[in-house]
Amino acid sequence: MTAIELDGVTKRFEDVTAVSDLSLTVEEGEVFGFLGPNGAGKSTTINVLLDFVRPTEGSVTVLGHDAREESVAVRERTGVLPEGFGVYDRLTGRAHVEFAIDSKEVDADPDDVLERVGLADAADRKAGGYSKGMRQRLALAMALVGDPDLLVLDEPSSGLDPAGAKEMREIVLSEAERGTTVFFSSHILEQVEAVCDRVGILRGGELVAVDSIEGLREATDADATLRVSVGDPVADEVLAEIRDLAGVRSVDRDGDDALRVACDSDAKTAVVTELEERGITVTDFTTEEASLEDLFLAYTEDDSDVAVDDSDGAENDRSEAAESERSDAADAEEAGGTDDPTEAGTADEEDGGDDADSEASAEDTEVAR
Ligand SMILES: Nc1ncnc2c1ncn2[C@@H]1O[C@H](COP(=O)(O)OP(=O)(O)OP(=O)(O)O)[C@@H](O)[C@H]1O
Repeated sequence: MTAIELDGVTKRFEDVTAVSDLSLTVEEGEVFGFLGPNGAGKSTTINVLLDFVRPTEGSVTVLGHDAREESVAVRERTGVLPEGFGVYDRLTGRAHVEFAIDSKEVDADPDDVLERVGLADAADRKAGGYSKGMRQRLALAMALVGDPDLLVLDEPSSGLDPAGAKEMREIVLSEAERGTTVFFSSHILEQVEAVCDRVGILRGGELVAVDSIEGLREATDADATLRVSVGDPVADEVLAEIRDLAGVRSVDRDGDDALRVACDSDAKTAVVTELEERGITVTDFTTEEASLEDLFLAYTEDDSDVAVDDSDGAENDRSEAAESERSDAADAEEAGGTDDPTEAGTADEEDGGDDADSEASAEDTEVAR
């Protein structure tokens, strides 16, 4: 069965298209990484899945439920680690998890959950004294309460040092081994590479690629970065000739005795032959696999920091609109919005209406969380 199905989803905020005609399927049990530069539309997509934001067009099914009509059922089976989660400094780790247990109205042992994220020994300490990594793991523990079938993690490793990021990765992997579907957004590329079965890359609100890391490598033909060791200095004009060969994308010196040539696989021989014909002794050459970073850039370069603007001068309008929504959200929070960032109940639309008010209310809750 599919865990997530987005079909033709578009989300416009006034004159900004945050997500455009997005169709995507994530299978049950998959660990799916959602990649994209800032402003690509990752959080908006996550918010659409959880019905915090209503799509302008398209349909969304999560765990077999319509995300909009059956959002309560979706949330009951989904654990969420929101971006920028903040702990309650004066509450212990255990109290946080107990809070999540009460909110979700499930029967769970807080110590078991804390054990799963490696916080059993810190259960009685106040979360205000936790490190950043511990706070993130505590947020994850709250998301894990009730053994959700789907985990949605928005930038789970943001701000963590390598050791913290590794811990997070290991927890995600062990949850995936239990059969949980994991959907997480990140721009920490290594994080995605280490844990994901497949990744989707968003750019300007559009999905530009969905594949395994291996598949992406093959599709971009980015696996042929050739490092050529040379016995003689290479003159600028020879470099220019190499650069002009068919299938060669770039040539750079790597110190005095080597070149790095980004090229299609079948151009490698031509590069070496050309160098030898120019009297350069090739002492060695190796092909380096493209890093995920190279792949990411191959799909997203030339991207700007904002989503697609639908009108001239829209960026200012967008900023103002976002600002205004954010202050609305702050008002909503003051007026008694949910305190539990993992508890999605207040975004629920009792009447299921799609009028402007209910849409604004759902979005306010999204920003407020
Ligand atoms: N409530 C809102 N009102 C107006 N514009 C919004 C709102 N939410 C998002 N946007 C715009 O939609 C676009 C996509 O934003 P989104 O937060 O989904 O991107 P992202 O990929 O999650 O970025 P980041 O990695 O920086 O979190 C951006 O241009 C953003 O400014």
